[in-house]
Amino acid sequence: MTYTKYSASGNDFVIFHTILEKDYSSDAIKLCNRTEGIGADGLVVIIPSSQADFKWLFYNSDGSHAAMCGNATRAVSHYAFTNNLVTSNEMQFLTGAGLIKSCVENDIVETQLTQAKVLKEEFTQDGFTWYLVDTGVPHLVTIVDDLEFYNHDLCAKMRYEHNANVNFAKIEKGIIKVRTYERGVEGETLACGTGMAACFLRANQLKLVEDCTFVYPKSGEQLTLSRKNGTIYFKGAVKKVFVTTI
Ligand SMILES: N[C@H](CCC[C@H](N)C(=O)O)C(=O)O
Repeated sequence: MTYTKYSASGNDFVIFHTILEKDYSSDAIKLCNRTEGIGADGLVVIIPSSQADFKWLFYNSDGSHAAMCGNATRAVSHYAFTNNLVTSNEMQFLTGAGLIKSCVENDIVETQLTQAKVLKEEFTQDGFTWYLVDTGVPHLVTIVDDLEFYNHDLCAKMRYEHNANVNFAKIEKGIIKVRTYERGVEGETLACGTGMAACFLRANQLKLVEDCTFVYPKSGEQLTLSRKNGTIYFKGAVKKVFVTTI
C-alpha cells in the first residue's frame, strides 16, 4: 500500500486513496504512531463520491473519527491535484462536516471552511474566559496576554469536560498567535486549522482583528484567515514530505 506523508504548517497527516470504504481506525493508530509507524497527527482516506470530486474519512492519531480538519483539507487538496484524482486545481469534497471547496496554487492551498456555529457564548472557568464554537469540529477559545498561560493539564480537563479542542490565543498588532491542544491527539499540535479559524472568528467578533489577518500557530508558519460574507477562508502552504510503500 502506498502512503503519502504531508505537513500542513506542522500539522501532519498520512494520506492514501482507495475505492474501499470501511473503518480505518486501527490503520490510523498504526500509521500515525511516531515510533513504530510513519508518524502523524491524523490519517486521511480518500474514496470516490458521486456527489463531489471525492469523499474523505478523517481519523485522529488515536483512531477517533473527526468530522473535519482544516489543515488536512489543505493537504488532501494538494494530494488529490498532484495525484490526478481531480481534473482542476479547484475542487469540492465531502467531509463529515459537509462539502469543502478548495483551490491549489503550487504549494499554497486555500480552503473554504464550513459555516461556524457558536455552541456557548462567553463563560468563565478556571480563571479564563472561554468561548465554544464549531468550525467543523468543536473548539474552546480563550484570549490571553501571554501564551505561557497555555497549560497541558488545564487543556486536558477542558477537553474532556466540553468534548472540544482547546485554544489559547494572543492578539499582537492585529495578528493572532495560537496554541492548540487537540482532541484525539491528546496534546499540543504544531498547528490546528479549525482551531486557528475559531480564534480568528472570536477575535474578529471582538473587533480585535480585521476581516483578513495572519495567524501563527506553534510551528510559527504564517496562515491567512479571512471572512467574506460570513464564510471563513483558510490559506497557507503545505508540504509533501515523502511517499512510501508498506
Ligand atoms: N483533532 C480534531 C480534528 C482535527 C482538527 C485539526 N487538526 C485541524 O486542522 O482543524 C478533533 O478531533 O476535533
